[in-house]
Amino acid sequence: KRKEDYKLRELRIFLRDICRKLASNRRFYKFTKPVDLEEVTDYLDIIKQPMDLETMMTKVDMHKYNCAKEFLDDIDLICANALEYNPDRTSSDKQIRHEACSLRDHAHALIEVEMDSDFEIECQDIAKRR
Ligand SMILES: COC(=O)[C@H](Cc1ccco1)c1ccncc1
Repeated sequence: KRKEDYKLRELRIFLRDICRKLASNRRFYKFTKPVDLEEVTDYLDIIKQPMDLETMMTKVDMHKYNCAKEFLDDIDLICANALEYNPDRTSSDKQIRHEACSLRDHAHALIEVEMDSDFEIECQDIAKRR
């Protein structure tokens, strides 16, 4: 195990905790599991890269994230997908767009507060080399 492998293990522990906090917030329950493609039959016609918090937890475990920015890129994808698939001025579309923006802002704020900025810079340097 190289020194940087210990840093990435610390990153995974940190990201699992962030993911758990977001997934346990009832405001974000629509984003906790993949959109049901049997229920929403046109979803993949519109959304080319589905994403959700359970999938992100699996990606943490599979060492898919080498820095917090890569994790936040998937959070931003969850939000962008919700805005794209639910664009109408109906109250239900407005509600999920508000929840998506709230998820995005909460995730960025949580990481900003809880993550040491030097640690993220070290992780981004590892990410570049891989
Ligand atoms: C991230 O979740 C979504 O984009 C689905 C799309 C969807 C439309 C119909 C069933 O599901 C959603 C779920 C609940 N309320 C609004 C939209």
